[in-house]
Amino acid sequence: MTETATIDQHPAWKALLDHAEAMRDVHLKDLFHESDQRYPDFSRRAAGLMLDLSKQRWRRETLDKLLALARVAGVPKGIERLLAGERVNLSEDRPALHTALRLPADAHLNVEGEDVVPGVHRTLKRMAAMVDKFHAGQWRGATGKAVTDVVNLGVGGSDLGPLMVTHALADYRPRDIHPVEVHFASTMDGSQLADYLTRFNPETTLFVLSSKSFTTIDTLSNARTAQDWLMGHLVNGRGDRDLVMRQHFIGVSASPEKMSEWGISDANQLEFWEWVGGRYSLWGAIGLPIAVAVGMDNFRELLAGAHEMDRHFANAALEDNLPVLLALAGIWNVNFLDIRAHSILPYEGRLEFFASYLEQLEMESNGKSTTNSGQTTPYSTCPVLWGQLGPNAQHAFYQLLHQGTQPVECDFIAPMRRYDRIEDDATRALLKEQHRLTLANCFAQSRVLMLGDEAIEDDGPRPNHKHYRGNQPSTTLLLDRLTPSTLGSLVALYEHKVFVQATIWDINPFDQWGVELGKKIATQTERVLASHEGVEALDESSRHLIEAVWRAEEQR
Ligand SMILES: O=P(O)(O)OC[C@H]1O[C@H](O)[C@H](O)[C@@H](O)[C@@H]1O
Repeated sequence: MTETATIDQHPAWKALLDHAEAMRDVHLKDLFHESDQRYPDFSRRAAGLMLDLSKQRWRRETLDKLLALARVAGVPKGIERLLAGERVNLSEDRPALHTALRLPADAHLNVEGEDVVPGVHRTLKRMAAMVDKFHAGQWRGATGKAVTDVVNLGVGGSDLGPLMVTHALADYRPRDIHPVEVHFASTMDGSQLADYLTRFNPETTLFVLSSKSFTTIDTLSNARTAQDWLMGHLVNGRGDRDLVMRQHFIGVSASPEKMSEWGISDANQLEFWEWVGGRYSLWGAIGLPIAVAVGMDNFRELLAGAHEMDRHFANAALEDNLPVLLALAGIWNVNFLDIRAHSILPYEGRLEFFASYLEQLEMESNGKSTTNSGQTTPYSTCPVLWGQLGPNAQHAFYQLLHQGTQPVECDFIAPMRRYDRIEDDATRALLKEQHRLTLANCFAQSRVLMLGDEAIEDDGPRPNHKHYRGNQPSTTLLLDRLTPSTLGSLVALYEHKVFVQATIWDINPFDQWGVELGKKIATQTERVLASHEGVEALDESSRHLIEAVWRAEEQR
């Protein structure tokens, strides 16, 4: 390839286009008739996860061609460079070292002359000390009462990861500790926060200000309201402002200066590094709410599970490498079968926020159209990704999956075992039955998506409106159980999948310049809204919307 040629110019890409043409009329159901080795050919296990890609619309030959593409696109070298801490984030000229956050304490990783592991473990120790204090009932508010509610104020990567994991591991809350509830407020309109402020006791509420940059207006405006609420209730002669700041605020950021400026005391600052991307940051100090909710031991298990996936990613051959295979299935669907929508469907209530989490991880990372050398990508990149708990989605948008006009790729995710720990026999039996029902639905849906009408034998002829075309590809991911460790490997699996796809598409998954312009314009628009000046310079639609708001304000 010449310097400027994009990957679609490579013979490996062209071979896939020809192959896709030959596959165009092949229905998924026929692929299963071609071989009785399809499941062993297309399923792999690693780190407590079982990945079944046999319901993808591909053949062994397809996978071989995709693996060839991965090789010419430099995936093996890319993996090495990522894990070694090289500057893979080109536009910001820095490494992307989320994997360093889950290295064991006795590991070493020299990044530009410095071993980063000791710093990572110093932070984990400081987190552990904070968590111990909460769980012992020794973290006291300004009036001396033990803290009972910890509210994370953050957005994007400083919210979605901790929120998703805290929810997913709700069964792992330690017993016999001073009870501390963890809550999340992200919305800039203050709705979530306002709800907490009406219900919580300021004397026993602590806020964690989570923001890598410590400049995000959403978080800072929530923080200001929270601070004002605390000061209003706690500083009327009964204490002083410094005490409230010390006992009711923790800061987590890559900018200690900004935390100090805001008033976070040094002892309550947890720092992380510029080389940890926001949406990849739940593994370090941004994970503090997780550790408060489930305890430090479980948090360390989460890291260990992710690390196991990192080792698999580093060492497994490409054809057995789960993140690589998952990425290649996505590339095949987007670039060669023209399937540009991807649904994430967990069959496990505790994974309620998993789809939202992946929406940021995948679309903010790979929603790009400029290659690393500055060209416009002549091919599609990240598909539109959305999802919801599978069983609920069955009653909502599955209609489109089965009979709509959009081709969609689906990821079904479920634990094989559930509810083993329920003590009461009768309740356990019933809940296990519910779990079986859920798995049956999960497997039934992927079968119908694949086979269409044929999923039901001897069902007789059907009118068109009852016809299921099938032929929609899906991936099934089974976890042994949903534990801190398997959750860690699941998340790391998707992180690495995103990296592999980015490497093939030759885009940078670690920046997000596309969100900057909106922020700037919002600042200007806020000025117009507040000052009533400059509206005439805006477009007609925006002008009328703003004027409608002003009129509504006048009518109050
Ligand atoms: O952690 P912060 O610096 O507050 O950033 C929070 C979020 O906001 C930004 O706009 C980015 O799009 C996200 O990637 C980031 O996670």
